[in-house]
Amino acid sequence: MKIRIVAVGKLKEKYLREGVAEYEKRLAPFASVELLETREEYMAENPSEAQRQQTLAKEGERLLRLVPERSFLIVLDVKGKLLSSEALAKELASLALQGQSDLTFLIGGAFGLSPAVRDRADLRISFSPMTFTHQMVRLLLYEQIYRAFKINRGEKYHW
Ligand SMILES: C[S@@+](CC[C@H](N)C(=O)[O-])C[C@H]1O[C@@H](n2cnc3c(N)ncnc32)[C@H](O)[C@@H]1O
Repeated sequence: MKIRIVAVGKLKEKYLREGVAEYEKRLAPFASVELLETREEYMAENPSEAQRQQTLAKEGERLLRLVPERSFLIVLDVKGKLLSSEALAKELASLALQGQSDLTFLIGGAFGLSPAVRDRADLRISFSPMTFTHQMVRLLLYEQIYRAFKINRGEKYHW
């Protein structure tokens, strides 16, 4: 299965870059994971609601351009469906069984997700009702994808 992660901006912290690099390496035998980064939109310091929505819409358009039409899109959303790691693993296995060979995960930017991104989503998932930085979510996502493969293969790792 081809897996793509679409996200805003480059990882700024070294510890996050190292974490992601480690999980990319671990995932390599199971799946090809492509990371596509868009540039971060500038947001005024105290934006009006209209400015915020406009910036989010622009960011959303840029992100969605990187998602092929045929790709099953899973959007990371604080207000999405709360899934256990086992449930995510099951979802990935079920998509593979259905012949869905292209999967995209999308992480919003610092200010969240545009309505267009939420509308395009085939599934919106939440890691927790708590909000994390979009940069941290990237590392969590790599780890959860890796965990899902280990669960589906019945291999040791998932305690
Ligand atoms: C700083 S958060 C945006 C917060 C914004 N107030 C919102 O509610 O969308 C940046 C991005 O990280 C991801 N994110 C943050 N916390 C998350 C969580 N608990 N579960 C899933 N995704 C999360 C989402 O993609 C979100 O758009």
